[in-house]
Order: sequence, then structure tokens, then C-alpha cells
Amino acid sequence: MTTPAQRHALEKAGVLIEALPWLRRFQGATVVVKYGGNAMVDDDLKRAFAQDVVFLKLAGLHPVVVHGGGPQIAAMLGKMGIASEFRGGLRVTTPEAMDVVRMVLVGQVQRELVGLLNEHGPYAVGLSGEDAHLLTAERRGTVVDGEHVDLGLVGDIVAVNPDAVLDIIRAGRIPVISTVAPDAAGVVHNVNADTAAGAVAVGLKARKLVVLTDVEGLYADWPDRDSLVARIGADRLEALLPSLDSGMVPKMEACLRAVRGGVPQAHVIDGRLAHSLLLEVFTSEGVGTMVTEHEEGDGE
Ligand SMILES: Nc1ncnc2c1ncn2[C@@H]1O[C@H](COP(=O)(O)OP(=O)(O)O)[C@@H](O)[C@H]1O
Ligand SMILES: CC(=O)N[C@@H](CCC(=O)OP(=O)(O)O)C(=O)O
Repeated sequence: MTTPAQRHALEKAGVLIEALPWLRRFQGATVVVKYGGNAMVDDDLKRAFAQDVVFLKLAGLHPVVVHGGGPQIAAMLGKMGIASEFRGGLRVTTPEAMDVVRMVLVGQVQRELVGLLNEHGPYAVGLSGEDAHLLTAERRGTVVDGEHVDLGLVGDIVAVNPDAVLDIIRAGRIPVISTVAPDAAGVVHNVNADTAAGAVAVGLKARKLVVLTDVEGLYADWPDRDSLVARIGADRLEALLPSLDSGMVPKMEACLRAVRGGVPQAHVIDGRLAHSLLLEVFTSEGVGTMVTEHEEGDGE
């Protein structure tokens, strides 16, 4: 006869043991985690996220955080009376707005995240795309309803120099990256954080890209809640892209870029669920949407 206390203890041991194959599999693996603006506004969730990232580090993985901050940028632009609009999921960025984007991402959101991670020890080091040639951008527009739209100082990533990030990883620390990036002439551009995370994952030859957001995952037929996609291959995702709505477009483009660029798995998971990152990496529960190059197999 086992007592309730013993049963409880056994359950806990079971959960820890379930992590064993995943711990072995991902030893020394680089995992790029995109932490999004909307999953980033609740204090408890922020703390849970920081715990998860430190847990990954202490479990022998190499987490690299790429952060967003759309809501925080919007709040600051609002306070300063600067209008901004989104086209095709990307913020139209004037030089005036660019100063605010850089100030908020590097000076505010990144600092807060670094602080939360460092509550657990001397782990996090913040950097932006401007540091040590980490990211090079090229100005991009977008196409909305078949028409080309100029987005101002918005960039796509054309080159990643991972050396500074690798230095930080080698020192046993956690890089936290803000996604502003200079172009070849040194003009700083606003880069969507999903886009940058996809490029960073490829540049670092990461084993996984995990994108946290404020929805369960990708819905094939948004907003039909029965259409959540558990997994999808690159070709089917590419075919689905034109039908996706604004916020999901850069996210799924980033996943596609990652798996086509050699990252075995890209995931979109629900950042509103505390510890979803831990569940994704260390359990066999399917959380959110997994993207792989091919529809079959686990991508590895
Ligand atoms: N096909 C889809 N599947 C899931 N979410 C979608 C889809 N199309 C549009 N969305 C919207 O995209 C949002 C996520 O994008 P966004 O708000 O930019 O996230 P984040 O702030 O995490 O970067 C979801 O909350 C949802 O409202
Ligand atoms: C070009 C572009 O849209 N840049 C984004 C950068 C921040 C971001 O991507 O934040 P989330 O991940 O929170 O959406 C912006 O200005 O909002």
C-alpha cells in the first residue's frame, strides 16, 4: 500500500525521469528562443520565462534569447505623441520612430529581461544587432494586397556574424539579443524580432528555434479553434503563408527560414502558459506547432 504522500513523490519522480531522454538529446545544443511582446507583459509569466531559460542553461543546453517588444514600443510612441502603423505585420518606421524603437528595445526591454535572468545568477549578457557585426540589415518593404509598401527604416537580416554570441556562450552565459541592426552603410534599422530570431537560429546552427506568442500555435484556418496545426512541413507551410494574418506572417516566415536554413525544428508555442518553454523542450507533450523541413520524422 502506498500512501498519498508516496504517490505524490512518485509522480514527481516520474516527471523528472520523463526529462531524461530529452536532457541527453539536447546536451550542448543551442536553442534560440524568441520572447514576444504580448507574452511579455505579465509579471508572473516573465518570471516563469526567466526560470525556464536559466533551467535550460543549467541543464546543459545553450539558450539564446531574441526578444521583441512591440507593445512596449507602441506605449512609448504613444506617450511621445508619435504615430505609427503596421503594414503586413511590420511597423512603418520613420527616423523619429527608429530612435524610440532602439531606445525601448535596447534600453528598456532588454535591460529588464537581463535583470530578470540575472536574479538567478550572473548569466545574462545583453547585446544588440549593432554589437560586433552581429546582425547586418538591408532595407525591405512589403507587399499588401498585391501592392508594394515602403516601410521606412525596416530591415531584413542579410548577414549574421555569430562570434560575439559564441563568445558569450563559451563563457557559460546567456546572450539576450535586441533586434535593431545596421545596414552596410551603418544606418540602424528596425527588424521584426521573429525575423531576426529565424536568422540568428540559422547563423548559430541552432538545434531548435522556439517562438513564444500569445496564441496556442498556428491555426490553419484562423480563427477556427479546431484548426490548430500540431506539426507542418516546410512545403505545406510555404503554401499556407499567403493566407495568414498579420502577426503570424513574420513568425511563420521565421520558422520556414530556420528549417530551410538547416535548423531541425522550429516551434510556435503559447507564451501565456507558464513554463511552456520547459514543457516544449523536456516533455513528450506536443505543445503548439512544430515546423520541420519534411512532414515526416522529427527533423533530426
Ligand atoms: N493563422 C493564425 N494562427 C494563429 N494566430 C494568428 C493567425 N492569424 C493571425 N493570428 C494572430 O496573430 C497573433 C500573434 O501575433 P503577434 O500579436 O504579432 O504576436 P507577438 O506579440 O507574440 O509577436 C495571435 O494572437 C493571433 O491573433
Ligand atoms: C519591423 C517591426 O515590426 N519591428 C518590431 C520590433 C519589435 C518586435 O518584433 O516585437 P514583437 O515580437 O513583440 O512583435 C516593432 O517595431 O514592433
